[in-house]
Amino acid sequence: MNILAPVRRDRVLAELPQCLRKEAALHVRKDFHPRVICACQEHRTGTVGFKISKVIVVGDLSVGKTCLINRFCKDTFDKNYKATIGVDFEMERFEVLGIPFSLQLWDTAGQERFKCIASTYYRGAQAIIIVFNLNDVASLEHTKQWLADALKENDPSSVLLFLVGSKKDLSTPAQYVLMEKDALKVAQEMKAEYWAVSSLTGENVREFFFRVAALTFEANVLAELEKSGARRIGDVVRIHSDDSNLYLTASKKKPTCCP
Ligand SMILES: Nc1nc2c(ncn2[C@@H]2O[C@H](COP(=O)(O)OP(=O)(O)OP(=O)(O)O)[C@@H](O)[C@H]2O)c(=O)[nH]1
Ligand SMILES: [Mg+2]
Repeated sequence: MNILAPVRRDRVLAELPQCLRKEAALHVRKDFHPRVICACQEHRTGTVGFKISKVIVVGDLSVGKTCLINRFCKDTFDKNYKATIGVDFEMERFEVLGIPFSLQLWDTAGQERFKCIASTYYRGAQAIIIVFNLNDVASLEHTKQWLADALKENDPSSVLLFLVGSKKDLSTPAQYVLMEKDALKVAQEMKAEYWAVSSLTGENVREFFFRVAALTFEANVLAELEKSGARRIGDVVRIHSDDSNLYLTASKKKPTCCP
């Protein structure tokens, strides 16, 4: 018996949400990986339907991490700054391709004096969201350090990275274009998917979190399939062999000896 209440109707994903910019995307496929679609139809997703995936949100103080999470989870926006002390978290339930899937969003403190507490919660993340302020170039430069710190506690080869520019409502179109150029470069260097959002207006917030949920789900199912079936002769899962995967094909090509 399912004792959980049904997932909210606006958290149901039947299709793969698309990336914002093809130049800095984790992959550019139009749909979920065919193996994932097939596994979901046959309910062969292993523990994925029961698992809670951890996502950590890091970045400089006051870039808007808490507001971003609150806009998505509670549809609220607070114009007054209240620093996060240590960490906070929100749980968000989705249904992806008919399978229940939950994201635990860890909102960490950007203030230096709380960083020590916050970093103890970095471990075990499936996705890392690095936020910077689109109107503050220093916050973009600092994203590399935030990433380095977060990766110390996680496996860089399996974690999904997202670079998110916040407060888009405060940039003029011309300012935005300039900042986006730099941000795309940083995203490509760190192999992260780039997004630009505004928590004040809500622009791209829902689209962004749906993309995070979808890609985290997809990666989890592929990992489960690899664990359970990849070793069977004639049923080898080629997770990294898709040409539409920008970063993996660009720099992490598998040796040709792999079947
Ligand atoms: N105009 C505008 N202001 C924003 C936006 N997002 C956040 N802010 C404001 O920026 C300030 C900081 O936002 P927070 O979300 O608290 O920042 P934070 O990154 O969580 O900060 P720490 O918890 O200290 O790390 C607040 O005054 C927000 O109202 C946005 O999209 N647009
Ligand atoms: Mg905060």
